[in-house]
Amino acid sequence: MNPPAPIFALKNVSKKFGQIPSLVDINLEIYPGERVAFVGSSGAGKSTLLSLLNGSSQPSQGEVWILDRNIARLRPKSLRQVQRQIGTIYQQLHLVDNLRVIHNVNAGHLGRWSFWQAAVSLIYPQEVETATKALIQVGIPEKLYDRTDRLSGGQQQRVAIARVLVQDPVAILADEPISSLDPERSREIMNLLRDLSEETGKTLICSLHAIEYARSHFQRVIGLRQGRILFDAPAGEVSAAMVEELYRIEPPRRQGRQG
Ligand SMILES: Nc1ncnc2c1ncn2[C@@H]1O[C@H](COP(=O)(O)OP(=O)(O)OP(=O)(O)O)[C@@H](O)[C@H]1O
Repeated sequence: MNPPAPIFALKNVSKKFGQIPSLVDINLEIYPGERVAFVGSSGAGKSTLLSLLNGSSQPSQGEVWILDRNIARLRPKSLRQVQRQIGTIYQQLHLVDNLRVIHNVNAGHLGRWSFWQAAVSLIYPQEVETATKALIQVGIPEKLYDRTDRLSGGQQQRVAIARVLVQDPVAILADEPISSLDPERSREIMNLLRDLSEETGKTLICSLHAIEYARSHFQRVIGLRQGRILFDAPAGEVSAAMVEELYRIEPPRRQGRQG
């Protein structure tokens, strides 16, 4: 039997902002059902890598393949079709605070719905059953008609996850999903993401600062340092020495020669 095709394949990918390199010569394949954590210090390139994987940005060099399509070669309509298969939970969540939860969850349909269907749904909510099911999956079905800004941070994170679930993508990307949560809420959200990925078979890719969750909740950990892959290893093989090297602080460069 042939091995499954990767969902994501990056071939010699670099990304620059102006002259500053954010990612350098990245080669990477991620397969269906994998749970992968990107770790590394601030500015290592984790968010930039996620933005390449969901097609919201293009590499400066190299090729990004998503679901067997080279995204640089896609027309906008085909690119949108590919992007619909990739659900992203952003650090800032991007929820509309003054709308009821159901409308924020239904935003997961927007790639599929016509303008009119979306407009009607704001008055007569559509696909209530699908939204309820997603909220059951994330543990807050009773919040369906609550205003989103009345929810706690952890509950809002759950709404953002429910929105991705109704989108029904093949892969879920989450950028620092627990950065603003307390330790107990962090544990709940990490458990939820892991369990959803296990139950649905969806690929899960998270950028994380919490190395302990990368080890305990993911099968594979990719360490990024200064835009390069320092290691790409099964979670069980990530050693203390690898982590230390990942976060090592470079001594400041000397200005000119001394003495
Ligand atoms: N839109 C942008 N314009 C200019 N520079 C950018 C942009 N996005 C990212 N960068 C730069 O690219 C580098 C990598 O940033 P990135 O946000 O990917 O890192 P990160 O590992 O996600 O960091 P953090 O953990 O703080 O979110 C940084 O030097 C950053 O300043």
